[in-house]
Amino acid sequence: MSKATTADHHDLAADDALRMSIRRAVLDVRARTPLAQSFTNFVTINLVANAQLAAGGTAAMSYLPDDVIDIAAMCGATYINVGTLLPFYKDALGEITASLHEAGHRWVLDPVAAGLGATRTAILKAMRDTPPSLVRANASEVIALDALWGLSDGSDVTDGPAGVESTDDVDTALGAAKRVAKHLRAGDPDGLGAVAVSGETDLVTDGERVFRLPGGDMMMTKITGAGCALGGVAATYLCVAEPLVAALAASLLFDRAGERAAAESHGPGSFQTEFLDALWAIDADTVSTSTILEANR
Ligand SMILES: Nc1ncnc2c1ncn2[C@@H]1O[C@H](COP(=O)(O)OP(=O)(O)O)[C@@H](O)[C@H]1O
Ligand SMILES: Cc1ncsc1CCOP(=O)(O)O
Ligand SMILES: [Mg+2]
Repeated sequence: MSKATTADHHDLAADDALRMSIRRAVLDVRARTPLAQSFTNFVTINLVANAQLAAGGTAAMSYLPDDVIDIAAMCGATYINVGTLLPFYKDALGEITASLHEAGHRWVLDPVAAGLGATRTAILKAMRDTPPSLVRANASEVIALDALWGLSDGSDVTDGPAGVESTDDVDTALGAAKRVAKHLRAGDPDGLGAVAVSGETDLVTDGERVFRLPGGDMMMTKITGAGCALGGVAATYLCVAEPLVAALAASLLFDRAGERAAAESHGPGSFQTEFLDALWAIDADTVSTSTILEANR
């Protein structure tokens, strides 16, 4: 549980509109099989696609700007993940994100290893003024993105990037997450946006409201790609729901699936298999009745 006590939070009421929207999103994805395309790293690309299918969506993985831009015209959302970089990424991602933003096409960013290396920093900086509507990242990545986009007030103390894993806990990223979410909303066609910070207790915010989602399992950190796949599934939900709902639905689905997989598995190999089965099996009621602790305002 995060450092914030439950005295500072309330669990969303059973009939809260947000819970109903989360349930609707899970049902709609299972019913409509929406396409969210992905420009993502080649370490975890297969798990991203399989997680999107297990959640009820469908997948298309692409890298060439004209192909990504063409597909954007016929898919519900786009996922961009900067985990592995290739020489053409600088030009390709600048062209793609400018085109998506211009078209008002919602996209999700997973800024994997944000702050690590000059090339990744340049690529992420270039996204500042054509931002996504949803950022999914771990705490260190959110803090780094906040700083390299020039939003930070310098108050967040961080251990700095340490590769793809976080060295900061989620609560340390609260200020950064709220500032990034407000920045995303300023760039969204409908003024909507959200940041999903993953960790032992996930944090999701639209810049105003702050939600903490206890649960999941530490075994999710022992397979590569759980975070990447969470970003991909968030894009799947973004096809049918606004960014805050998509961020909550994906984070809650993953937490429930991680718990179920941990109970059924005996190591990372069987965990990943059980995790995909759980993403497939977990129903809308299980997701929407999860504990959702909202920070009192
Ligand atoms: N210690 C933990 N306990 C429970 N769930 C966790 C823990 N750490 C991460 N998770 C879950 O694992 C998934 C991946 O999160 P994370 O490992 O933070 O992403 P990344 O791989 O991008 O760093 C998320 O669904 C998150 O909620
Ligand atoms: C190991 C690695 N290296 C570049 S991308 C990647 C996968 C990161 O996946 P996740 O952020 O989901 O742990
Ligand atoms: Mg990651």
